[in-house]
Amino acid sequence: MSLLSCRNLAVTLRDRVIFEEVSLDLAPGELVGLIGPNGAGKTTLMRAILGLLPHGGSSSLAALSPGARALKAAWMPQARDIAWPVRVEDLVALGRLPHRARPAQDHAAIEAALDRMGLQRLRHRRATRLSGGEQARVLLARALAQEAPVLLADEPIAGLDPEHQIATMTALRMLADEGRGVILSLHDLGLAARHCTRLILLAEGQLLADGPPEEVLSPGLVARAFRITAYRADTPNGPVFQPLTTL
Ligand SMILES: Nc1ncnc2c1ncn2[C@@H]1O[C@H](COP(=O)(O)OP(=O)(O)OP(=O)(O)O)[C@@H](O)[C@H]1O
Repeated sequence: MSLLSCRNLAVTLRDRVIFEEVSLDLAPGELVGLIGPNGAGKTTLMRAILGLLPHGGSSSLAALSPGARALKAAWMPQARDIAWPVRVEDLVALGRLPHRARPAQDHAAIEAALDRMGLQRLRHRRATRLSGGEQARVLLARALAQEAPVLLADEPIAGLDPEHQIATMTALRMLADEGRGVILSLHDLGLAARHCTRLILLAEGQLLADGPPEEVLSPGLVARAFRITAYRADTPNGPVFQPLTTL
């Protein structure tokens, strides 16, 4: 079963080809890390998958009506704008909008999202008065409350402290283990290696690699895409990947 299917996706912005011929599927149980250097097109690819910008090729999500898409996929964008001083719990509750008010399920989903992101202590605070990292966790909780089978998150762990980076990756992996499909972009290759079930490497305007983390983070691909060397090891505590030097 596929939760999402894209064929030959291509995006051109201001006459510049950002990427082309990107085909991918997402299955239940997958936590897919979308990696690539700055400007590779990770945000653009996720927006194209969601049908949020003009593209060539096809995406099964983009083909849905807005209402059907909101039930199928949740989206946490990179920009963390919180416009109004609403309470954390009210902002998280906005994730329930596509479900059109089913109070019992709404309550359970909001509580589960607050629990997963460790936000119970902050639930009555005004979201605009939280730190940047706290706001990121609130916005991810809003996406989790949507309880969609697919979650796309653009750099959800950027700016989080180490505890909350690990906790967030663990929560996303748990979502996948429960049968949802998650795609997140991230720059921390160490966390990508440890937590993701699969990595997609976007570079040079194409999908350069797609597979298990140990394959995608090979010395050759890492040198080609990121122009770095790295230390890799399998340890009793799981895989370790540490970028070392620039080339
Ligand atoms: N509206 C736009 N018009 C023209 N070019 C754009 C537009 N939006 C993005 N781009 C360009 O598209 C390319 C890909 O941008 P994108 O934000 O998708 O990259 P990214 O891989 O997410 O980068 P980062 O890791 O820095 O967040 C960049 O070169 C960017 O300058």
